[in-house]
Amino acid sequence: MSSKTIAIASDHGGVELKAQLAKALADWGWGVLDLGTDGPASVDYPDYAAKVAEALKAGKAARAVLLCGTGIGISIAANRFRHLRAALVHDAFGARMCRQHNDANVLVMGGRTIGPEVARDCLKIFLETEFEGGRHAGRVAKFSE
Ligand SMILES: O=C[C@H](O)[C@H](O)[C@H](O)COP(=O)(O)O
Repeated sequence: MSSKTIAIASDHGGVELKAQLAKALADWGWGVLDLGTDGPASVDYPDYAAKVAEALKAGKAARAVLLCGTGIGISIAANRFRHLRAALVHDAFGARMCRQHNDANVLVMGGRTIGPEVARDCLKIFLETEFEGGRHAGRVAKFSE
């Protein structure tokens, strides 16, 4: 597994935030696997959730970031893949809890609903917070039953 690489992808609704977060990841020393989209042209967010699912399955990245306009559609799409635990996050508390309690491996945010500074904070917390295990481990295991 590329433990120092983070995959990132978005539709057109998240493409500006994607560029900002990709830069933050690089500034923090992470490898960045940018799976698109690359511009403002309208695309379909399920295709980008699928790209991230494939990259994580292949071990090309440790975790991932997905963005669309609200984060809603792409998180629904991502959670269709059994190996993804995608958490739609709006604030630092959610970013921390999705790691500590849910062992989320995909951080999802909305390019039209969150500012870049808050999104950067969420991303940093997501990357630096460990899963607590314990009582949460059995619950997370039930996702796969
Ligand atoms: O949940 C879906 C996302 O927010 C999409 O980014 C959004 O639906 C795209 O909308 P539009 O095609 O109007 O830009």
